[in-house]
Amino acid sequence: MGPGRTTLVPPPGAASPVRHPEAPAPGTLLGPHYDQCFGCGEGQPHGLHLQARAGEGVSITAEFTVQPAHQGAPGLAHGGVLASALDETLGSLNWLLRVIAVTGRLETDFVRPVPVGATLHLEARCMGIDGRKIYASAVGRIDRPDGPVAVRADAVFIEVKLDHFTRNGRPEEIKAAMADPDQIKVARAFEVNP
Ligand SMILES: CCCCC/C=C\C/C=C\C/C=C\C/C=C\CCCC(=O)SCCNC(=O)CCNC(=O)[C@H](O)C(C)(C)COP(=O)(O)OP(=O)(O)OC[C@H]1O[C@@H](n2cnc3c(N)ncnc32)[C@H](O)[C@@H]1OP(=O)(O)O
Repeated sequence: MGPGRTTLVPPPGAASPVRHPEAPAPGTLLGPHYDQCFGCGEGQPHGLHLQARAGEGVSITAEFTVQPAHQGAPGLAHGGVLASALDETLGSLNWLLRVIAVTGRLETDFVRPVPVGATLHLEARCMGIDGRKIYASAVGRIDRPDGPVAVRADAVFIEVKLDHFTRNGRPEEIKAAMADPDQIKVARAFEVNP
């Protein structure tokens, strides 16, 4: 049993998630965490351009409209793209916890096919925290916040420091990111202020 087989349910004794006192107010559009991000980057022509908003407590809502570039079968979204949209929405919980965490494990249920042109209304919630492990779940509904459920996911994110990116990313993109004042602002927001 490696870490990949870890349960996706918070263990007994996991802490309840706490919204950071400086988290963006409910309803705030979060904006991209990285301009070139496949999930949310505005400068990423191949991306999902997913827009996430802070919800109540430690929750996020997000929308993503399936484009022709996202097809798996004729007129239908690719499952990996839908998993990406769930991953991005879950990852956006970072903003409310003010913790940097990367996806360790993501399990997706595909419940209904999602046509091109449909807007997926996503909602993610943090379910518990155990040390560096952040447990979270998400759901995506078709065309309306109360529309039919198309996808669900359960995930474990693992807390990392900022140097996870600077140590592992390709140097040219890291250099460009560190020269971008907007990116520095995002990184600052996540610096640990004890
Ligand atoms: C200058 C540029 C700055 C740019 C960024 C700035 C700020 C960004 C901040 C926020 C962003 C906001 C929103 C983000 C939105 C969406 C992002 C989408 C998210 C992604 O798309 S992100 C990409 C995919 N993701 C990866 O690329 C991870 C690759 N991977 C690794 O980098 C390592 O694998 C790592 C770090 C995960 C762990 O490595 P490690 O050595 O640090 O930790 P270790 O192994 O000690 O585990 C510690 C405890 O976690 C448990 N654990 C470990 N791995 C597990 C697993 N897979 N499943 C379940 N549990 C697991 C262990 O069981 C142990 O648990 P226990 O403590 O109980 O024993």
